Amino acid sequence: MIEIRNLTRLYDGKPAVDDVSLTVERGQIAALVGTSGSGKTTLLRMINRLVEPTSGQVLIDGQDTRGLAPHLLRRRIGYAIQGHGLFPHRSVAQNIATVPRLLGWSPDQIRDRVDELLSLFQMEPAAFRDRMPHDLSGGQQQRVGVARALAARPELLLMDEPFGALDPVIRAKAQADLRDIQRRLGTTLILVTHDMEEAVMLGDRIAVMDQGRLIQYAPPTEILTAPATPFVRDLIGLDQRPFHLLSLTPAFALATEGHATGPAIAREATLRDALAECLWSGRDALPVEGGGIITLEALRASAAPQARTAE
Ligand SMILES: Nc1ncnc2c1ncn2[C@@H]1O[C@H](COP(=O)(O)OP(=O)(O)OP(=O)(O)O)[C@@H](O)[C@H]1O
Repeated sequence: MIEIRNLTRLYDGKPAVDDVSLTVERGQIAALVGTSGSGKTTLLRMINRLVEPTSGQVLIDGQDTRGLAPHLLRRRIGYAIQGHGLFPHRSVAQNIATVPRLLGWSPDQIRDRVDELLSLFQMEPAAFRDRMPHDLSGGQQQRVGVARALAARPELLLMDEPFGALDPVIRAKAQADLRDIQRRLGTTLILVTHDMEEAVMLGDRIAVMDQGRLIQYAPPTEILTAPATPFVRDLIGLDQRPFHLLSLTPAFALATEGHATGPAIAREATLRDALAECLWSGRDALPVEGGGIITLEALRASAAPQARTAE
């Protein structure tokens, strides 16, 4: 569990981060969102002490990070940034092995871990181990960057706009893979993003920042349906709200008894995908793979839960 208590960082007497407190439970994902310059990166970097706090505390499983040497702290915390930051003259395997080597793992342990992570990220170890970063696509480099951050099984992973440079198709795949891997490994993850869609898709909770202050910290559904301030509402974008809500739920969760014709939608597709399919194919209901149907009426209710409550 990560506890951030009254964390403040001043630059030239002005707060970049202003008295922020929040807790991230073990195995959960917190997504930090906010306008440019709102203090997201500074907050993230205070957690692994790449930036020293002016005041306040960070506790990891109850341990105050001020009592630890910063370089030792950083070996316990994975860190992945936009543009991946791979060492250009080291192979994929050497890049991934960076922290395990610092920690004195044996060559066998390191090789096994590198291969395990490459497989986890769907990169055939024999084909990728010895490649150099410049011989990889942007998406592959990004995956190696995240694999490197996870190599020493950190209890905490910090990510700063990790998918910012990827095109939309690869980005969606990278997000889904990350979610899957994070769930499997049980890693606690704090992620900075500009993209509300990404925050909604990945975050168990979303932290909204403005001018260094934490404005709201809540699960995505609450951020979307009960924004704490007009700033939060504007950040979500009113026109996007129903679609964000629909993208939170998999198709099978809304499946009911009934009959529908035409191609079925995958169980793990989102309700947003289901709505798109209804509109595109002109159907009022879709079969769901494995059983049940989704109706356009149910999709409407899910897209605007407060409208339903108001009735
Ligand atoms: N090293 C520094 N020296 C002086 N001011 C800084 C420094 N680092 C950050 N700041 C200031 O602190 C504020 C918060 O910056 P930060 O990078 O944390 O914001 P951000 O929300 O991550 O922004 P972005 O989304 O644009 O990356 C900004 O006003 C920035 O100019």
